[in-house]
Amino acid sequence: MPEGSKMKRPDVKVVLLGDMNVGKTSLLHRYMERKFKDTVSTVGGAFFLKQWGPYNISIWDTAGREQFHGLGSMYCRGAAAIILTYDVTNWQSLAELEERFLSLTDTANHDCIYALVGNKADLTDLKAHLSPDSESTEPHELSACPTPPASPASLSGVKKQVSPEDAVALYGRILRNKGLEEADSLPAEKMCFETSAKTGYNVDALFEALFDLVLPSILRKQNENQESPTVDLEECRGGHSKRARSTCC
Ligand SMILES: Nc1nc2c(ncn2[C@@H]2O[C@H](COP(=O)(O)OP(=O)(O)OP(=O)(O)O)[C@@H](O)[C@H]2O)c(=O)[nH]1
Ligand SMILES: [Mg+2]
Repeated sequence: MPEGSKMKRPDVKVVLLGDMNVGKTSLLHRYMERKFKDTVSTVGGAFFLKQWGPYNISIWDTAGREQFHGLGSMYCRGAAAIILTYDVTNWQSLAELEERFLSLTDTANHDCIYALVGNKADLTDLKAHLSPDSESTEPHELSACPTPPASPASLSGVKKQVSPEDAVALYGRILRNKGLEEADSLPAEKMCFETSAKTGYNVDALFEALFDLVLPSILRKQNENQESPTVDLEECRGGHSKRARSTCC
């Protein structure tokens, strides 16, 4: 838990969802602590608080294990953004998002933003494998190498099972599931990411893009909170004229 988190009140909530082992906890560690470290499978859920300019953003890590499935919709309640995470080397982890996790997001805000994140890209893509953020990648690996290095897939022996096009197609189905028009929603190219918690590839870009996109949600919530002690009596009676201030109705 970050320092000071007990005192600060979150302005907005972002939730990570996805199957076990896809790297949700590792993505959060990478972003919050700037490292890739050993994880244990998450039990229940945990949250981190991120200061973003003047705002406090709570980022919730959830358990992907089936036994905790029932908790998912509780964690999604009131979320302004949900990061649906899969593993690019595991097709089933993408399928699970649609089959098991999407229904949990019905408790999120009506204007919730959805991002689709394919993690472990370092195992299949050279640019993610050699991300400049990587702690494991020494600078000389690139410069001293006379021929281009072998692709990560051939190094790791792991095949990419999910293409960016598969993710874009799922993003379209998510919008339809939510009754949203593609034309009125954030475009798939902006909301589908491939990341590596291991090397740091695209991790900051993911979280920071989302934080920018949830700002309107924060401002709306703040407006609602300011307006909540007032009741428009004229409106209650169907009138249109001046606002009346009242604490009871
Ligand atoms: N190569 C590689 N391994 C990763 C990456 N992210 C996570 N892992 C590994 O994948 C395993 C699972 O990572 P976690 O972050 O614990 O996965 P999780 O989604 O939080 O899993 P649950 O808590 O069980 O839902 C660990 O062994 C990580 O080291 C990544 O970007 N690249
Ligand atoms: Mg976890």
